[in-house]
Amino acid sequence: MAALLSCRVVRMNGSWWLHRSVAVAPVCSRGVRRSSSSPATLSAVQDKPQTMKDLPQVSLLELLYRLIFQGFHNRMHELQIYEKQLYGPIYRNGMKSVAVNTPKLLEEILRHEEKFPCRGDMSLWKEYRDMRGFGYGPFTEEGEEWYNLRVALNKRMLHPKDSAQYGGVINDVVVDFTKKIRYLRQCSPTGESVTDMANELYLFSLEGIASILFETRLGSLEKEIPAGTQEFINSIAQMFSNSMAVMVVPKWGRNLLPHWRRYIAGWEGIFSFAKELIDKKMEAIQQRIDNNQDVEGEYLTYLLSKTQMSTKDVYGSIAELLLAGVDTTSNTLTWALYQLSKNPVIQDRLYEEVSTLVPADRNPTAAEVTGMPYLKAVIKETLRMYPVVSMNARIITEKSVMIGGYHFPKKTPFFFCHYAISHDEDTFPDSFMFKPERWLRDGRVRPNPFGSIPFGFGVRGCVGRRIAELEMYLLLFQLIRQFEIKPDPTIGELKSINRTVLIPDNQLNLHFVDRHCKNTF
Ligand code: HEM
Repeated sequence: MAALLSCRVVRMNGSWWLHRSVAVAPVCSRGVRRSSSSPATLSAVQDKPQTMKDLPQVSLLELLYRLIFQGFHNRMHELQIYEKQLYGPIYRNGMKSVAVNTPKLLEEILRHEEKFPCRGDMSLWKEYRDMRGFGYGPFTEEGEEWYNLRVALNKRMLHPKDSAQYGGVINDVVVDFTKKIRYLRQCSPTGESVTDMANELYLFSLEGIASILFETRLGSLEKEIPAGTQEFINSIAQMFSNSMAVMVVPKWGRNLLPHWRRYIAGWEGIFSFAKELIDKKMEAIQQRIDNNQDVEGEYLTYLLSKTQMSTKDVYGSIAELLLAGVDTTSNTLTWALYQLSKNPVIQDRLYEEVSTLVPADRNPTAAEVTGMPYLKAVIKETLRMYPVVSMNARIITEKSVMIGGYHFPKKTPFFFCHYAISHDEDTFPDSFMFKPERWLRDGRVRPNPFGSIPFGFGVRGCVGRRIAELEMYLLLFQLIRQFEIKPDPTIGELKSINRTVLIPDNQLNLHFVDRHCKNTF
């Protein structure tokens, strides 16, 4: 209870906020409107049992006001902190869900995790698959079908030992990326600067995940990106950018506005790209079988030849893996480079580690990078400050639960405010400061593990986690070994905005000063 009443001033994004958990009017730079419903009081919290009705509640109108008039529509992650100040650690959020924003409450809910965890309604994604007869992937599937799918998809991907086998493939992509960075900086007026790093890292992530999933290179890091690859990139953007409108417009209005048509065209582009590559792989496998040759290969070959998955399910799953594996990894790398460029002392310490633990004349192995404590701490801290997936959800379907002293019936949707949780000042003092040291196992007290779970939790957690980590470690290793990375003085502070994942509100340009490492390929 003492924790619920804690109160102090914290600095956030340049403004001072009064950080209190219960029943307070916050002081902040945005002119807060008080909620019409009153937050939980101390006596109410003590009078048990309490139900959902006793929780502070945001009305739909208040939510819309905040999104539209207070400008939170693309800063939903900041809204989590704003509402935490208004309503405390647990409240009804105007979207029929119960929002929680402390590590302790998050842990309480996740301890009730079921055999087939449910994140919520994915009917909008399902609709396209149903229209075209494609199977559901890991995001869209539910229940026992989802479980069986994950059993197949997890193999060769989820375990660190499995992902280590992709070290060579990812290193090849990393080498091409560093070559491209060298080329781009040479073309720049100063001979050192590279503009729009987020775009370059997007192409890196796409090439990396595609080379694992399809066992082939797409050419995204070439000077001229192949037309099909560019169309695929555009299709992802089109699908995401029309999603919000499609969600709010009722079905009868779909033909009146252009969004539904564009949304479906986006999915068409994504699936036809994946389908073409999968079909090619199936032909190659068939040829080998016809010639009595062994069928060997990595991920896609394994799914097609060693599992019971039907072709339509492979289409569904590969398309979703591809989608999930690009924006997440690329944006995390963008934030990591941004923070390293602004924090030379941290960058020096990282350089010290990467330049001493692996001989300069060769690439690191997967085992070597995953054994580097500071490199791992840099990524962990990046994901804490910028959890690319800043919100998540669970519905406990089978039983009623007690959370934070409140009783909830089964099927209650819980909304996880991961951004607010990983900026919880009790768990992460100076939470808006980049401090990789927090994560070192050097005798200091480690933060509550539920304070930052950027890859989610349990059996429904991120299937690509190990691959993503490996990609990020290998790329950061190589960039920091070869270059001192400095900020572009013309670019100011970058803030995060929410476009399904957390992205920078402005272009990131960086200077890459050559360290003249022996191994520049
Ligand atoms: C920095 C990189 C990444 C982050 C931070 C991230 C984060 C997440 C999170 C938070 C979830 C939800 C987990 C939950 O509900 O408990 C998730 C699910 C998922 N991720 Fe990732 N992810 C990343 C990279 C990737 C990559 C590279 C792939 C593909 C290889 C991938 C594939 C998936 C899939 C398929 C799911 C759905 C799993 C399911 O519902 O069973 N992710 N990810």
